[in-house]
Amino acid sequence: MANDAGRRNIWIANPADGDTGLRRITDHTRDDGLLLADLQWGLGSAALLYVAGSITTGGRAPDLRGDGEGAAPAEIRLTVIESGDTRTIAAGYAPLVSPAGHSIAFVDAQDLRIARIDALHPPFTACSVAGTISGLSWSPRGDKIAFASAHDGQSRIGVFDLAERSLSWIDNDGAFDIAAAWSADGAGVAFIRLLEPDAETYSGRPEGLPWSIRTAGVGHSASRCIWTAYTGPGSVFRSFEHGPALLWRTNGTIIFGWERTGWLQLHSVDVATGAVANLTPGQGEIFSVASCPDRRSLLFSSNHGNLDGRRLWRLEPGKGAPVALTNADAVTDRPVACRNGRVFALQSSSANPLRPVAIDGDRRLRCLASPLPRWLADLAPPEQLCFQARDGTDIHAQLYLPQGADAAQPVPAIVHFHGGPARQMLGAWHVIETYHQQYGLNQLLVDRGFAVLSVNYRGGTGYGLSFREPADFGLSGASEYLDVEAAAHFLRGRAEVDPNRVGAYGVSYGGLLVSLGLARASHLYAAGVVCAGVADWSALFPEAEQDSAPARLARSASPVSDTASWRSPALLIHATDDRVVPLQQTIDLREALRRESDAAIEMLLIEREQHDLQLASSCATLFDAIADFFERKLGRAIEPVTVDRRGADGPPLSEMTRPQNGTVP
Ligand SMILES: CSCC[C@H](NC=O)C(=O)N[C@@H](CO)C(=O)O
Repeated sequence: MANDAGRRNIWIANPADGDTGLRRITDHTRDDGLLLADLQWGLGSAALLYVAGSITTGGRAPDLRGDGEGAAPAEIRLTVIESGDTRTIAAGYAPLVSPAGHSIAFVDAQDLRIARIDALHPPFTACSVAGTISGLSWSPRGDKIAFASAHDGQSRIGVFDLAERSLSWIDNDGAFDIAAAWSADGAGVAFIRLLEPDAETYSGRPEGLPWSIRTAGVGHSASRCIWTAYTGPGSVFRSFEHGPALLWRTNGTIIFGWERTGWLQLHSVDVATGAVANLTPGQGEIFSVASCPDRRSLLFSSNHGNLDGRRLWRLEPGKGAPVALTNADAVTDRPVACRNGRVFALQSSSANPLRPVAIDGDRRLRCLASPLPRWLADLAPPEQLCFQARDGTDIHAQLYLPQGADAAQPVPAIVHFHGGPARQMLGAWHVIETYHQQYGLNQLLVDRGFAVLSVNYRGGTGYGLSFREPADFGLSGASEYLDVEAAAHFLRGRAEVDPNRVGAYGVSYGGLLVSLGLARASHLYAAGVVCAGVADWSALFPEAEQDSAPARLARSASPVSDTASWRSPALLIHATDDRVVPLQQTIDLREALRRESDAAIEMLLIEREQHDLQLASSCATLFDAIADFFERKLGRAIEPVTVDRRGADGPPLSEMTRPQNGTVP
């Protein structure tokens, strides 16, 4: 799937189709926010199945273009490759093609649905459940489907029998059971049991009630525990960024990810004996996992050997160490294995955007995408570096310098903070669309003459458990502010950078960090752009708990508690239909600044857009607004800001500039 200026389409790479072997098989010609997902082969390899549209699960569909049509609700489509004919199979999402390839199981609200791909029979509802359905898994013979249903703070594993048209449940004892996986012979189901919900806490959770792996015989509601995590590191379950949580192998072992060593690494447990082995020891963590069709070997991406990279490996447990399929200098991720042993993946570099590659049995790698425009080769190559926060934490970052930047001509600089926070920016185009966009924006800013420092602050992935789950983090104390401070000090120490012209921008969790920097250290940050940022963590607490100690701590860790010392100009941006970080966060921040600060604040509302911008035109608005703001605020030498926390009477607040396509709240 490729997004070309908002036109998302499906392409097929087939060397028989001519030199590039690329053919577009869908015909979406508008920047209309139509999302595509869950691409799978169907009818052998004669057709492709995918989800088109937005999953709204009961809410209203986004109305991105304001034409009242609303974004298309998610539906499952089938496109015949030869003819390009496309038909809608049914409304729904999360399709999974059966092992024989003629049926799909999928979800529609709280229904598990089944459809024949050859449309010989209309779709039918296998069962309706009270909970949210996830993790569909076909039995190897395609006669049963296992899934998780989460409801009322619990989750349990259901097994639907297609022949009997009956649904049975595996006892969950009030726990949170997820990630069903079948044995190779279809006689058993394995699953993960959590003793507390797998929810993002935004406060660091280095350990908890130990999770476990259990198995149940088909037709039996009882299950048995085959492995339990130790207390301490690894006691909290951590999923991979991409791929199944459990892989039950033909040799009677189950492969899973565990952080016992402080790194998310592949382990195997023997179902019969409970014996456990670490398959990927050493410094590094796993990001994507994919099973090979033989159900013996598997593919994975990790940053072993280069914590700031992504490499592809093949592993056959019991047959020696993992074999590297790609080299360390490119970024390769999201592997897929084919029956003929060929491997496909996505690869990018600092110049080349994400593209599909084929890796043959002899590890020869071929790019499957069209040749790229030559100007991409001129993009600024990153300098991968590390600096320390004042508590001694090592912070990895990429520094991009514009041509000509040197001590004789120091340039303005911008710090970029990613979102998540459990993410990792790399010195290349990113595999996640939001960060692919932000990498592009960083290169645009370098092209406009700014140095850019993209910071992998604590709370992010790639650098181990203790880095991702630090003490006093987020709403429990904002320890990540130490990295905000350190980033500015690092840049101010670089001869190529003008220390009085350091700015920052960030989206979502990254927006929170920018606000912390501007509120607490306007003497370090001369300007900032806060996009869809959190401003007041205490809003996450119900009214009745607003005076509780945790809520008070959350508020003290929030930017709104330090707006009196916010001096530097800022641009606040928010999508008006943001369903992840409410627009109210930015409105409340604006009000607090209006009351307590004399900083010049501008606002831009991006009408009808979502948290992660879906229209290319919205991205262009965002990019232009950010680049324009920094050129206006940092493009010229400015006097340094003194640290004055008394909130001196300053000039009247600048009027909010009329946003390009938004309204002033
Ligand atoms: C309460 S902060 C929420 C931030 C949000 N996290 C998860 O959805 C976030 O950063 N979202 C994107 C960035 O747009 C992400 O990377 O997950």
